[in-house]
Amino acid sequence: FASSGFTTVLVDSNAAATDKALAAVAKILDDGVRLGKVEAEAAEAGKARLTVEADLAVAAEGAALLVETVTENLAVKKQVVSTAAPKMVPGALIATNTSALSVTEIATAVEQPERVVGMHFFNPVHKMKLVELVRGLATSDEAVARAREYSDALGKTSIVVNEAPGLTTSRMSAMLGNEAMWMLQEGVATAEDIDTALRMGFNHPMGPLELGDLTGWDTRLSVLRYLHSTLGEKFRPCPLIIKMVASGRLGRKAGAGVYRYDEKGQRIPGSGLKASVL
Ligand SMILES: NC(=O)c1ccc[n+]([C@@H]2O[C@H](COP(=O)([O-])OP(=O)(O)OC[C@H]3O[C@@H](n4cnc5c(N)ncnc54)[C@H](O)[C@@H]3O)[C@@H](O)[C@H]2O)c1
Repeated sequence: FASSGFTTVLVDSNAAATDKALAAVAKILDDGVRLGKVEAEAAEAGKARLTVEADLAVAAEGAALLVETVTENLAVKKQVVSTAAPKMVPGALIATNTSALSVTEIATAVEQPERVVGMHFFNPVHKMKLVELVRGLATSDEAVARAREYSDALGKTSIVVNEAPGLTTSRMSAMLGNEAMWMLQEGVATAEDIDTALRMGFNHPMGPLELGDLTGWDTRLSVLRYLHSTLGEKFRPCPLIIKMVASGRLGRKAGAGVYRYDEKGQRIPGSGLKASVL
């Protein structure tokens, strides 16, 4: 937001988090200058538009937009939007970056639920072009249109999703990752070849198994369990994922997932799980 011309205030209950965020944003802009992608002057102007405020009620005073991106917990999110909403300009837009919680439920915490909309960004945010705009039961057409204008101003491409488990992206990604694990479990192909199939055949930047190692199979499993409980049988988690999580093979962060990684975090060639050892 700051590098797109908006006066932006970061709020976090943990001061270390905002310090880290400011440093991360500065590094992204400085790297942009070094790579010739950002003008030095624009980078400095972007940094100058970004400030920190510890008190949410103070930061929200007179604001036109809130992008709530606190911990994925309904009670915490409701508390944050209900604190900010009364301080903002009349008719201000309240957006939530939630990946899986209900926009409809979050909206119940404010007086005008029609101005609450989901704006689901993707990591790393400065590179990823997509924003899923999520329409809750009460969300007005105007709120969706305004969220789209903000997305456009950030140079993003937005899509509109009616609130549904996993939206479009997490639902599709969960299905792909689960199916890849079924294929691995059945011995259809090696882990390396399943990943190569998706990278070379579909131009995916990463295969579903290496992506699962990056995301963490514990996270993957909890998403699948949620989708299974809400959308039904087609999302039943593959037993191999359950086995891997139970044995601590969570992915890169654990040094081993479908693949094994050395102390530097580099994948060990040929280390993909073999059907013969499943
Ligand atoms: N991590 C991702 O890749 C990703 C991608 C898209 C969307 N999201 C969504 O973004 C949100 C945040 O995700 P995350 O991974 O950064 O979570 P996180 O739990 O790692 O970080 C959330 C931050 O919120 C702060 N916080 C908690 N309670 C607060 C409060 N009451 N007031 C102010 N700050 C508070 C915490 O100090 C922390 O810095 C979630 O809703 C998540 O679903 C995350």
